Amino acid sequence: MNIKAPVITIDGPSGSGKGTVAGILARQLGWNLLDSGALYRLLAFAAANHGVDLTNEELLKALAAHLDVQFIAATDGQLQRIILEGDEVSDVIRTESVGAGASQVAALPAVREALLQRQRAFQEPPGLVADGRDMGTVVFPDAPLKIFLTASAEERARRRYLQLKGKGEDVSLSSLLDEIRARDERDTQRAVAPLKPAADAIQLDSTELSIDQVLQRIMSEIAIRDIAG
Ligand SMILES: Nc1ncnc2c1ncn2[C@@H]1O[C@H](COP(=O)(O)OP(=O)(O)O)[C@@H](O)[C@H]1O
Ligand SMILES: Nc1ccn([C@H]2C[C@H](O)[C@@H](COP(=O)(O)OP(=O)(O)O)O2)c(=O)n1
Repeated sequence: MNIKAPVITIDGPSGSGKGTVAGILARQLGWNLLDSGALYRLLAFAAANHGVDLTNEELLKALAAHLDVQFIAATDGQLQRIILEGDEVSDVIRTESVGAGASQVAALPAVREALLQRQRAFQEPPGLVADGRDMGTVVFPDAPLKIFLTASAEERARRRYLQLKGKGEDVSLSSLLDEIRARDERDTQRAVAPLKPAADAIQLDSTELSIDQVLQRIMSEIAIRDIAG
Protein backbone atom coordinates (compact mmCIF):
# COMPACT_ATOMS: atom_id res chain seq x y z
CA MET A 1 0.00 0.00 0.00
CA ASN A 2 1.27 3.44 -0.85
CA ILE A 3 0.82 5.56 2.28
CA LYS A 4 1.53 9.18 1.48
CA ALA A 5 3.29 11.55 3.84
CA PRO A 6 0.86 13.90 5.66
CA VAL A 7 0.55 17.49 4.42
CA ILE A 8 -0.38 20.66 6.27
CA THR A 9 -1.47 23.38 3.86
CA ILE A 10 -1.34 27.10 4.69
CA ASP A 11 -3.00 29.32 2.13
CA GLY A 12 -3.83 33.00 2.25
CA PRO A 13 -3.15 36.44 0.84
CA SER A 14 0.16 38.30 0.76
CA GLY A 15 1.44 39.33 4.19
CA SER A 16 -0.90 37.11 6.20
CA GLY A 17 2.14 35.34 7.67
CA LYS A 18 2.00 32.07 5.70
CA GLY A 19 5.69 31.88 4.86
CA THR A 20 6.84 32.70 8.39
CA VAL A 21 4.47 30.25 10.02
CA ALA A 22 5.08 27.46 7.46
CA GLY A 23 8.86 27.81 7.89
CA ILE A 24 8.69 27.59 11.70
CA LEU A 25 6.24 24.68 11.63
CA ALA A 26 8.38 22.70 9.18
CA ARG A 27 11.43 23.21 11.41
CA GLN A 28 9.55 22.28 14.58
CA LEU A 29 8.03 19.15 13.07
CA GLY A 30 11.17 18.19 11.12
CA TRP A 31 9.05 18.11 7.95
CA ASN A 32 9.73 19.24 4.38
CA LEU A 33 8.72 22.75 3.30
CA LEU A 34 7.13 23.86 0.05
CA ASP A 35 7.11 27.62 -0.51
CA SER A 36 4.98 27.42 -3.66
CA GLY A 37 4.94 31.20 -4.13
CA ALA A 38 8.72 31.02 -4.58
CA LEU A 39 8.16 28.91 -7.73
CA TYR A 40 5.96 31.60 -9.28
CA ARG A 41 8.42 34.27 -8.16
CA LEU A 42 11.32 32.27 -9.67
CA LEU A 43 9.46 31.97 -12.94
CA ALA A 44 8.75 35.73 -13.12
CA PHE A 45 12.39 36.44 -12.23
CA ALA A 46 13.77 33.93 -14.77
CA ALA A 47 11.43 35.32 -17.44
CA ALA A 48 12.84 38.82 -16.91
CA ASN A 49 16.40 37.43 -17.12
CA HIS A 50 15.66 35.57 -20.35
CA GLY A 51 13.67 38.41 -21.92
CA VAL A 52 10.40 36.44 -21.88
CA ASP A 53 7.27 38.58 -21.81
CA LEU A 54 5.01 37.89 -18.81
CA THR A 55 2.04 37.39 -21.12
CA ASN A 56 3.72 34.81 -23.39
CA GLU A 57 2.01 31.68 -22.03
CA GLU A 58 3.75 29.18 -24.34
CA LEU A 59 7.27 30.37 -23.54
CA LEU A 60 6.48 30.71 -19.83
CA LYS A 61 5.12 27.16 -19.81
CA ALA A 62 8.39 25.89 -21.32
CA LEU A 63 10.44 27.95 -18.88
CA ALA A 64 8.37 26.62 -15.94
CA ALA A 65 8.86 23.03 -17.09
CA HIS A 66 12.65 23.47 -17.25
CA LEU A 67 13.32 25.78 -14.29
CA ASP A 68 16.74 24.82 -12.93
CA VAL A 69 16.08 25.40 -9.23
CA GLN A 70 17.31 23.95 -5.97
CA PHE A 71 15.76 24.47 -2.54
CA ILE A 72 18.34 24.01 0.22
CA ALA A 73 16.64 23.16 3.52
CA ALA A 74 16.93 25.52 6.48
CA THR A 75 19.49 24.72 9.17
CA ASP A 76 20.03 26.21 12.64
CA GLY A 77 20.35 29.95 12.14
CA GLN A 78 19.97 29.80 8.34
CA LEU A 79 16.68 30.10 6.45
CA GLN A 80 15.87 27.95 3.43
CA ARG A 81 18.06 29.00 0.45
CA ILE A 82 16.94 29.09 -3.18
CA ILE A 83 19.36 28.59 -6.08
CA LEU A 84 18.31 29.41 -9.65
CA GLU A 85 20.59 28.39 -12.52
CA GLY A 86 23.50 28.21 -10.05
CA ASP A 87 22.96 31.62 -8.42
CA GLU A 88 21.49 32.26 -4.98
CA VAL A 89 18.27 34.25 -5.46
CA SER A 90 16.69 33.83 -2.00
CA ASP A 91 16.48 37.61 -1.42
CA VAL A 92 16.16 39.06 -4.92
CA ILE A 93 12.91 37.19 -5.60
CA ARG A 94 11.25 38.74 -2.52
CA THR A 95 10.70 42.24 -3.89
CA GLU A 96 7.17 43.54 -4.47
CA SER A 97 7.85 43.89 -8.20
CA VAL A 98 8.81 40.20 -8.51
CA GLY A 99 5.70 39.40 -6.40
CA ALA A 100 3.53 41.35 -8.85
CA GLY A 101 5.14 39.48 -11.80
CA ALA A 102 4.57 36.18 -9.97
CA SER A 103 0.89 37.00 -9.52
CA GLN A 104 0.69 37.78 -13.27
CA VAL A 105 2.31 34.52 -14.49
CA ALA A 106 0.33 32.57 -11.87
CA ALA A 107 -2.92 33.48 -13.64
CA LEU A 108 -1.87 31.48 -16.74
CA PRO A 109 -3.35 27.94 -16.77
CA ALA A 110 -0.42 26.37 -18.69
CA VAL A 111 2.04 27.74 -16.13
CA ARG A 112 0.07 26.32 -13.21
CA GLU A 113 -0.19 22.95 -14.94
CA ALA A 114 3.58 22.93 -15.63
CA LEU A 115 4.34 23.54 -11.95
CA LEU A 116 1.83 21.07 -10.49
CA GLN A 117 3.93 17.88 -10.40
CA ARG A 118 6.97 19.79 -9.23
CA GLN A 119 4.96 20.90 -6.20
CA ARG A 120 3.48 17.46 -5.50
CA ALA A 121 6.98 15.96 -5.54
CA PHE A 122 7.63 17.74 -2.23
CA GLN A 123 5.23 15.33 -0.49
CA GLU A 124 7.89 13.12 1.04
CA PRO A 125 8.16 11.46 4.49
CA PRO A 126 7.97 12.35 7.29
CA GLY A 127 5.57 15.12 6.13
CA LEU A 128 5.17 18.40 4.31
CA VAL A 129 4.15 21.93 5.23
CA ALA A 130 3.07 23.73 2.04
CA ASP A 131 2.18 27.42 1.75
CA GLY A 132 0.62 29.34 -1.11
CA ARG A 133 -2.77 30.14 -2.59
CA ASP A 134 -4.14 26.78 -3.81
CA MET A 135 -2.33 24.24 -1.63
CA GLY A 136 -5.55 23.06 0.04
CA THR A 137 -7.87 23.48 -2.95
CA VAL A 138 -5.85 22.10 -5.89
CA VAL A 139 -2.36 20.80 -5.14
CA PHE A 140 -3.02 18.78 -1.95
CA PRO A 141 -6.82 18.43 -1.75
CA ASP A 142 -6.49 15.40 0.60
CA ALA A 143 -4.34 17.19 3.19
CA PRO A 144 -5.47 16.27 6.72
CA LEU A 145 -5.05 19.86 7.97
CA LYS A 146 -5.73 22.98 5.91
CA ILE A 147 -5.28 26.47 7.28
CA PHE A 148 -6.53 29.61 5.54
CA LEU A 149 -4.60 32.48 7.11
CA THR A 150 -5.85 36.04 6.66
CA ALA A 151 -5.37 39.50 8.12
CA SER A 152 -6.76 42.90 7.15
CA ALA A 153 -5.12 44.51 4.10
CA GLU A 154 -3.94 47.40 6.31
CA GLU A 155 -2.23 45.05 8.77
CA ARG A 156 -0.64 43.06 5.94
CA ALA A 157 0.70 46.24 4.32
CA ARG A 158 2.04 47.36 7.72
CA ARG A 159 3.85 44.01 8.16
CA ARG A 160 5.33 44.18 4.67
CA TYR A 161 6.39 47.78 5.29
CA LEU A 162 8.23 46.83 8.50
CA GLN A 163 9.77 43.79 6.81
CA LEU A 164 11.09 45.74 3.80
CA LYS A 165 12.21 48.73 5.93
CA GLY A 166 14.10 46.25 8.09
CA LYS A 167 15.99 45.14 4.98
CA GLY A 168 16.88 48.78 4.24
CA GLU A 169 14.44 49.16 1.33
CA ASP A 170 12.91 52.55 0.60
CA VAL A 171 9.18 51.78 0.58
CA SER A 172 5.95 53.68 1.18
CA LEU A 173 3.10 52.27 3.25
CA SER A 174 0.41 53.62 0.93
CA SER A 175 1.95 52.15 -2.23
CA LEU A 176 2.42 48.79 -0.46
CA LEU A 177 -1.25 48.85 0.49
CA ASP A 178 -2.18 49.58 -3.15
CA GLU A 179 0.07 46.71 -4.34
CA ILE A 180 -1.38 44.28 -1.80
CA ARG A 181 -4.92 45.18 -2.85
CA ALA A 182 -4.04 44.79 -6.55
CA ARG A 183 -2.46 41.38 -5.88
CA ASP A 184 -5.47 40.27 -3.76
CA GLU A 185 -7.76 41.25 -6.61
CA ARG A 186 -5.76 39.36 -9.26
CA ASP A 187 -5.20 36.27 -7.08
CA THR A 188 -8.85 35.95 -6.03
CA GLN A 189 -10.43 36.80 -9.39
CA ARG A 190 -8.40 34.60 -11.75
CA ALA A 191 -10.19 31.72 -13.46
CA VAL A 192 -7.78 28.93 -12.46
CA ALA A 193 -7.00 27.99 -8.85
CA PRO A 194 -8.07 31.34 -7.39
CA LEU A 195 -7.18 32.25 -3.83
CA LYS A 196 -10.06 30.94 -1.71
CA PRO A 197 -10.40 28.74 1.35
CA ALA A 198 -10.90 25.02 0.76
CA ALA A 199 -14.32 23.89 1.99
CA ASP A 200 -12.61 21.99 4.83
CA ALA A 201 -10.06 24.69 5.73
CA ILE A 202 -9.77 26.26 9.17
CA GLN A 203 -9.87 30.02 8.76
CA LEU A 204 -7.56 31.99 11.01
CA ASP A 205 -7.57 35.79 11.09
CA SER A 206 -4.15 36.87 12.33
CA THR A 207 -4.84 40.64 12.36
CA GLU A 208 -4.81 40.71 16.15
CA LEU A 209 -2.57 37.67 16.72
CA SER A 210 1.18 37.41 17.20
CA ILE A 211 3.20 34.86 15.22
CA ASP A 212 3.39 32.71 18.38
CA GLN A 213 -0.36 32.83 18.87
CA VAL A 214 -0.92 31.72 15.26
CA LEU A 215 1.55 28.87 15.76
CA GLN A 216 -0.17 27.78 18.97
CA ARG A 217 -3.56 27.66 17.23
CA ILE A 218 -2.13 25.52 14.42
CA MET A 219 -0.27 23.26 16.86
CA SER A 220 -3.50 22.59 18.71
CA GLU A 221 -5.21 21.62 15.42
CA ILE A 222 -2.28 19.26 14.69
CA ALA A 223 -2.67 17.70 18.14
CA ILE A 224 -6.44 17.26 17.72
CA ARG A 225 -5.89 15.40 14.45
CA ASP A 226 -2.90 13.45 15.71
CA ILE A 227 -1.14 13.87 12.34
CA ALA A 228 2.42 14.53 13.44
CA GLY A 229 3.15 11.25 15.16
N1 LIG B 1 0.89 37.37 13.24
C1 LIG B 1 1.83 38.25 12.89
N2 LIG B 1 1.98 39.38 13.58
C2 LIG B 1 2.91 40.28 13.22
N3 LIG B 1 3.76 40.15 12.19
C3 LIG B 1 3.67 39.04 11.47
C4 LIG B 1 2.70 38.04 11.77
N4 LIG B 1 2.84 37.04 10.87
C5 LIG B 1 3.85 37.42 10.04
N5 LIG B 1 4.36 38.60 10.41
C6 LIG B 1 5.44 39.35 9.74
O1 LIG B 1 4.87 39.89 8.56
C7 LIG B 1 5.79 39.83 7.48
C8 LIG B 1 5.17 39.07 6.30
O2 LIG B 1 5.01 37.71 6.66
P1 LIG B 1 5.18 36.54 5.61
O3 LIG B 1 5.30 35.28 6.37
O4 LIG B 1 6.23 36.88 4.61
O5 LIG B 1 3.74 36.60 4.90
P2 LIG B 1 3.22 35.84 3.61
O6 LIG B 1 4.12 34.65 3.38
O7 LIG B 1 1.81 35.45 3.94
O8 LIG B 1 3.28 36.85 2.50
C9 LIG B 1 7.06 39.20 8.03
O9 LIG B 1 7.98 40.21 8.37
C10 LIG B 1 6.60 38.48 9.29
O10 LIG B 1 7.60 38.42 10.28
N1 LIG C 1 0.29 28.49 -4.69
C1 LIG C 1 0.48 29.71 -5.17
C2 LIG C 1 1.49 30.54 -4.62
C3 LIG C 1 1.67 31.80 -5.15
N2 LIG C 1 0.91 32.20 -6.21
C4 LIG C 1 1.14 33.48 -6.88
C5 LIG C 1 0.19 34.56 -6.40
C6 LIG C 1 1.04 35.44 -5.53
O1 LIG C 1 0.61 36.80 -5.61
C7 LIG C 1 2.46 35.25 -6.07
C8 LIG C 1 3.56 35.33 -5.04
O2 LIG C 1 3.24 34.42 -3.99
P1 LIG C 1 3.98 34.48 -2.57
O3 LIG C 1 3.31 33.47 -1.67
O4 LIG C 1 5.45 34.34 -2.73
O5 LIG C 1 3.67 35.96 -2.11
P2 LIG C 1 3.50 36.56 -0.66
O6 LIG C 1 4.69 36.11 0.15
O7 LIG C 1 2.22 36.03 -0.11
O8 LIG C 1 3.47 38.03 -0.91
O9 LIG C 1 2.46 33.95 -6.65
C9 LIG C 1 -0.07 31.38 -6.71
O10 LIG C 1 -0.80 31.76 -7.62
N3 LIG C 1 -0.26 30.13 -6.19
